Amino acid sequence: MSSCAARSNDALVLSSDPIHPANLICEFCRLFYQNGWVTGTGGGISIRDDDKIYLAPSGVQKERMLPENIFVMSFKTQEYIRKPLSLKPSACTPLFMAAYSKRNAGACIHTHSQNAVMCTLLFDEVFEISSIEQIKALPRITRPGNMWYSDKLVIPIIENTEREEELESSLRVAIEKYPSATAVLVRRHGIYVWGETTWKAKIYNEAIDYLLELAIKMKQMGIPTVKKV
Ligand SMILES: CSCCC(=O)C(=O)COP(=O)(O)O
Ligand SMILES: [Zn+2]
Repeated sequence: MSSCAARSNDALVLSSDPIHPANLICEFCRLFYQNGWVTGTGGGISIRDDDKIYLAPSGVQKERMLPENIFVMSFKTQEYIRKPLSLKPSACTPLFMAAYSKRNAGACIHTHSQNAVMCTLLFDEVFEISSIEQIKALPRITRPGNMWYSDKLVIPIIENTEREEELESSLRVAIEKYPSATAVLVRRHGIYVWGETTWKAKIYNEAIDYLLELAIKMKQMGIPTVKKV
């Protein structure tokens, strides 16, 4: 598609359907902003609908985004089929693409949650927690169904880089090394969380952030995050 046609493809993002991906991205970013997850332009969310990948613009106040600001890329050709004028696509795009291609995700969320950042300072190679009821909201990935209360949740931690795009290779390595993970933490930066659908990605992100916050409090109290059986 010519860049001129890509610019004017408004029908791809303008819809009265509240669960259209372009509308959901804007709604979720407002919700995430209230939780302190995407403040100061950091973080965001991408949604995949079959061949269409919906992406937010880079460096904008994510809570003020409008559907007309959303980029659309073809998953097959990796070319933009909608490019808003005078905006750049999110720098997280290669990382979102890794979740789509390596895990067949339906959506991927990136937050700068302080709980995520703190946990990367308190844990070394991986974040671990077990025997907490909220773990049951998370999937097993390598087997059908969700985790049990007493299962151990393990989230790999990768090192931060100067530019968001440069995280792609280590994120891909972590996804391969930890096939049961539905998230990757980035040291001193935040977290990427994905799921088979937009709703599952949202639930996983909420459950994981709850567990990250709890783990910080447990560490402060000297309580081990993994219970001895
Ligand atoms: C203060 S935000 C720095 C860039 C970043 O980490 C991020 O998640 C935002 O990237 P985007 O290109 O989507 O604005
Ligand atoms: Zn970031």
